[in-house]
Order: sequence, then C-alpha cells, then structure tokens
Amino acid sequence: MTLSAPSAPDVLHGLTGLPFAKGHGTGNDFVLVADPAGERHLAEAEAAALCDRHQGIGADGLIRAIRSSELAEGAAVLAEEPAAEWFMDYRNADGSLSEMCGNGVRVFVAFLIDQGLVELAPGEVLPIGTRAGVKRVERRADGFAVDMGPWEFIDPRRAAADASDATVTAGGLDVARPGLSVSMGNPHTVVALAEPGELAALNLHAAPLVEPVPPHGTNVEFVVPSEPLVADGIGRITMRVHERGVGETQSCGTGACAAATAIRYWAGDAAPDRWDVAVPGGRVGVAFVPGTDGREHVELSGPAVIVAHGTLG
Ligand SMILES: N[C@@H](CCC[C@H](N)C(=O)O)C(=O)O
Repeated sequence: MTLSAPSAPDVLHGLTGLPFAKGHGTGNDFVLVADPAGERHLAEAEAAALCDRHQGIGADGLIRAIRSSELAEGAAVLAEEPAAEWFMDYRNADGSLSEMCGNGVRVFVAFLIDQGLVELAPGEVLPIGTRAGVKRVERRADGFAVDMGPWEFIDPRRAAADASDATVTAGGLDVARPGLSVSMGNPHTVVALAEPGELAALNLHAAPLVEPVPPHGTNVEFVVPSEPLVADGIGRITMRVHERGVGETQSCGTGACAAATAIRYWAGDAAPDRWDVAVPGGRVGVAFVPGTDGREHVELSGPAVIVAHGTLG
C-alpha cells in the first residue's frame, strides 16, 4: 500500500476557523496568524498549504505572532532582552523554518499594531524575538526601520582572501559567476552582474546552483550596480532574488542587506554607508550604522502593509 501526503485542501480543512491576515513589504508577502498563548502550533505541512498560491491563501511565508514566553526558542530571546515580549515564528512557503526575515519583521510589527497587541508611535522602538536573536524595530512615518545586527561572512577566511567564496550558475547566465556568502542571521550568496540586461535575462524558476553551498543552504541575490554607483552620497543597486524555501520573490529584506554589504565590500573604502536597493516589488533602504555593542550594524528600512483579514472556511 502506498501512502501519499495529504493534499493542501485536506490540510487546510483541519485549519477551518483560523483567523489570519495577509500583508506584504515591497511585494514580499505573508500570511499572518496571531497566537499569543501558543495554542496553535502550525506544522510544516500546514504552513506550506496556507502559502500555496493555487490551493491555499498564497504567500512567500507564514508568520505566527506568539509571546516569547510561550515557545522554546523564546527563552534565549528573553535572556538577551526581557522586553522582547513578541516572537516572530517564521516559516518559508515550503514550510521550512528560517532564522530571520527582514521584510517579514516589519510586517510582523504592523500586524501586532493592527491586532491591538502593541501600541507604537512613530519614533518608538519595539524589540522582537526571532531565531536570529532580538531585532529592534523603529516605527517611522513611512514604515519601519530594523536594526538587523552585524553582518558576517559565512566563511570569513575564504571571503577575506579571495573577495568571493563561491561560484553561482543560474538560468540565463552564460558562465558561472563568483559569489560572496554573507550571513544576516540567515544565509545569502551575492552575485554582481554587469548590466540591467543580464539581470532581466535571468531565469530564476529553478534554484541557482551555488558551489560550495553554505551549510544550511542559501538565498541567492543577483545585483546590478547603478551607473554611477553612488549618487547624492547614496549607493544604488538593483536586485533580483531566489529565496531558499520559496523561489523567486518580489523582494527580500535580509537579501537587500546582504547585497548592499557585498557590493560595499567589493567597492572598497570609499563606498558609502547608505544604500538604496531597488527590487521588483519596490525599494528598501540599507544603512551601516554603529551599534550599541561597538560593532557595525545593518539597518533595513521600508514599508509594511496589511492588506486583508480573513477566516479559513
Ligand atoms: N524574504 C525574507 C527572507 C525569508 C527567509 C529566507 N527565504 C530564508 O530561508 O532564509 C526577507 O525579507 O528577509
């Protein structure tokens, strides 16, 4: 006898009555569920069914809002920052867990406000628990800015020596290109392309091949520097991304941070600290700022929108 996995409609049937919201940050879209007391664990198959664009609600990821005190990973968060009451429990569209989502954490805070779970005036900061530690999110007039913490090379020895640590092959690229793997709490591999035509010609239906692939897989960003690279003191780049656990998306916040980090590193000492990153779904800002821990931190800014509320029926 062969057993097959339950279909998305079967899985969703088990979630009947679940209230949800739909939101996005520059087109990177999420299903959001409020579960303050941790009473509704959403398993991998349930996340994948909710995110299914044909038989579910459809999204790049699922975000559950849960109190940090109510899940195992929250203990480390509360030890780091006792005020981090809320935890962003994030899953990719295929149901896999990710450590961090830069667009998602802005939309998460917009959702907490929308649900009346927090109040946050412009200029105020809310610490949020994630699997990549505590992220401080400031409400701004036009969205949110997130202190993403320090960036790191995934393989510091190779990157420092070679300025690249991987080769990347993708549909539409004539030959493999050098890539640089950067951690923003989650893994990224950044590839610079020469001009917009190369970016437009990419076929990202299939995952790019990264060699060697970082230990936990990777998101891959293809980036074209603007001509000139710097205008009005701001570095300007255009990016497309293939996300681990999702596919091509309209935007990736941690990816934009990794892309600005790699291009700034390659550009050398004269490169600016502020970057404008154009993605298919809009634009986000990336800034390199001094952190309170004495290290350089990456700040991501951009919009967050809640577009709909519903109940699974
Ligand atoms: N779109 C997100 C990143 C989501 C997680 C990613 N797919 C991974 O698996 O690391 C962002 O805005 O950062």
